Amino acid sequence: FALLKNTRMLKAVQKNATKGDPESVISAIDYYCRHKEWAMNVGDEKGLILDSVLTEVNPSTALELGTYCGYSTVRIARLLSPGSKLITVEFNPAFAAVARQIIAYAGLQDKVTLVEGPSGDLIPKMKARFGIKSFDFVFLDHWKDRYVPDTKLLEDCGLVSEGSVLLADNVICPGAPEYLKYVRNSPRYESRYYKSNLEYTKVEDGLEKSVFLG
Ligand SMILES: O=C(NC/C=C/[C@H]1O[C@@H](n2cnc(C(F)(F)F)c2)[C@H](O)[C@@H]1O)c1cc([N+](=O)[O-])cc(O)c1O
Ligand SMILES: [Mg+2]
Repeated sequence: FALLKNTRMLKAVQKNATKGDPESVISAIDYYCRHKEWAMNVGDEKGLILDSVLTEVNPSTALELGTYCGYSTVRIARLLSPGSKLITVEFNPAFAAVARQIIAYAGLQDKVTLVEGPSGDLIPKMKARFGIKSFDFVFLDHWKDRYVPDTKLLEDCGLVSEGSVLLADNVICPGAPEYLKYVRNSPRYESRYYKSNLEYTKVEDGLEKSVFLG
């Protein structure tokens, strides 16, 4: 049952990682998921691509859809410049509870705001609630059938502006075919596919990076 798995993952972090050291939290989770129990973290291989895109964008405001246990939240937050903020959205309160503890264990709680609820309700409230002008970087890793509606919602709410970068996980496996069609056919995006592998496996997967042209 997924929640118990997340609790076992948290225990593995508390046992094997060093408090306040994000790198050790990342490797503790990767070790656990590779050798003990697979889990749907972006993982170490696609994680390196996430790191490189993040370093290139150097966002002052970032959004993550799909916190899960906080693995990619830690990967993103550890690379943010001082004063930059990451908002991460999680639908499942039990997953959110574990993620909060993993983010805190990494010592990154001051850079991260974890918001619980459905993206459809929360995205329209982002400007008012967090004083966000627009997001420089968005990591999509939640339910794959929500990638297109939530991208359209971000556009409609003025939460993406010229130069904003969307990075989507799992565009091949499990797959987000409608999303690929949307960003690749739209004149408002410059899209590029980064070929990789599904976390902790040899199955192909990849990340799609799409720059909003305004
Ligand atoms: O299904 C996958 N991911 C779905 C991820 C779902 C996660 O996103 C949360 N969420 C839902 N809505 C929101 C928001 F933000 F809208 F509120 C957040 C869900 O509660 C869950 O924690 C997946 C599956 C595989 N796989 O190999 O099967 C591999 C992967 O990397 C995956 O990401
Ligand atoms: Mg994923």
